[in-house]
Amino acid sequence: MINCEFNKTYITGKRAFYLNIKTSFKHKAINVVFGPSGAGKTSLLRLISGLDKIDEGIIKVNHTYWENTTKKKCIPLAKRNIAYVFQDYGLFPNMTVLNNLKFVKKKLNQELLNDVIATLEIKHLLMTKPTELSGGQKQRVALARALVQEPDLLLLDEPLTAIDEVLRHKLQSYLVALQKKYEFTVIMVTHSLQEVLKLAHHVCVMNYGEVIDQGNPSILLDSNPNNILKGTVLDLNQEAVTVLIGVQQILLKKSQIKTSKYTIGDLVEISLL
Ligand SMILES: Nc1ncnc2c1ncn2[C@@H]1O[C@H](COP(=O)(O)OP(=O)(O)OP(=O)(O)O)[C@@H](O)[C@H]1O
Repeated sequence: MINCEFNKTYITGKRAFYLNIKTSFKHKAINVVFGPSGAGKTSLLRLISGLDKIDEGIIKVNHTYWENTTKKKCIPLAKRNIAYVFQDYGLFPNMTVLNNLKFVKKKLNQELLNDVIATLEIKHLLMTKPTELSGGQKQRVALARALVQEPDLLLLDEPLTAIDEVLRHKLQSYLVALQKKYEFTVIMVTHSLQEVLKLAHHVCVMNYGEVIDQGNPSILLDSNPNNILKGTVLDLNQEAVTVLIGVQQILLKKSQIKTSKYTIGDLVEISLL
């Protein structure tokens, strides 16, 4: 179990963004953080990883405090055994793909390495350097490198976005299978409702710097007044409205739009019921 209970304020110029987090994630499970753009999902991952520091509160992983501001306790990033797949991949540019994979750990689990190479379909790329790869290929290599590290915690920030739809569906299934076989604890950020429903054992719904709901992914479909998200109207006709939530276009019934008056381009409140 990973418990997070903390505050953080980010200041950019005259604007402040407040994160007020109270949530928990499941051990040896795929946890998904879902919510619209700007909700604070990436910031939450950065704070859990230790890349950014919380202002006040705790981050507790199983029975160990990674951070506890009252006890002035902070386990440094290097000692957290985390693998983090960033939106910009973070691969070493002058190493081959194979060396990128081998560099992360002294004693690689050969079975896992072979499994990951086959699963993510990167065998033909092993002698290539990251600069020669497409965005989707880089994303697969970054994911492979994170998996072979056998981290206690795997943090994935939209790891499948640059990958085309057919391969994305395949990789989603592979990720589920690999997680089940090797029992990783994953916290993954996504904009995609489809991804939550396909992958998540546990979901945290974020909006405006807070976790507004959490639990089994079915909460996104249940009758729950907290499941109000914001999105931009892209198109509308007499029965349906197409709304952009994050990068995900969703076709909704008019009854799911909770804002009374709106037109194309407006930000509206949406119920996912
Ligand atoms: N280091 C920082 N300094 C200043 N502001 C920051 C910093 N990191 C994040 N923020 C602010 O936090 C807010 C939330 O950003 P964040 O990237 O966490 O959202 P997100 O939900 O991941 O969005 P997206 O889905 O678009 O990636 C933004 O308004 C951003 O300006």
